Amino acid sequence: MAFAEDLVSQSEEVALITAIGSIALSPFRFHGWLGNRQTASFGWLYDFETGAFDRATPIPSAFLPLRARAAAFAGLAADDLVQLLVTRYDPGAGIGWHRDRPVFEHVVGISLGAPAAMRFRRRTATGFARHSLPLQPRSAYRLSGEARHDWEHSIAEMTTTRWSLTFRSLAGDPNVMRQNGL
Ligand SMILES: O=C(O)CCC(=O)C(=O)O
Ligand SMILES: [Fe+2]
Repeated sequence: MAFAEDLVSQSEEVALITAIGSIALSPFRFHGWLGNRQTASFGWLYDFETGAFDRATPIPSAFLPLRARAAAFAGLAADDLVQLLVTRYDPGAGIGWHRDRPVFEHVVGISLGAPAAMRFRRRTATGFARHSLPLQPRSAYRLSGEARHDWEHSIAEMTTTRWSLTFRSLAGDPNVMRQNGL
């Protein structure tokens, strides 16, 4: 787990939120359950409803300079970050406990608009070990190692609107992963 405060300047933050405003976001769906958060996937789409994994609309150019910086922060090539998930959490929206899908490897998230707490938990013999890490607007985090693969994370229901841009790399050859139904 690594953090970069102020990966985004205040004027870029405004521009990015404006760019997100021009994207058609839809309520996140999971097996018929409608989440409160609104999302759009670019580059690749993992459909939580069907388990299908496929190419999606290319990442809009408005987000490419940020992708280059996110990749540099994570020690990756910009082209490695082939997926972008755009999320808006309105008041009352959060994200429940999960680990990101194994089709993805590196995860770099950028927070916009409002601070949030990213909570982590991992099962122990007696219950759960827990941590909570603050995510400041304009900061970036990278999930790697144990935080990425062993710990679950979640974000509590927001009281003010927050946006996040999550860039991900693929864990392997997409054709092979699709055949294996990952
Ligand atoms: O909003 C965030 O920064 C986290 C989102 C997240 O955990 C996910 O989409 O997998
Ligand atoms: Fe996640």
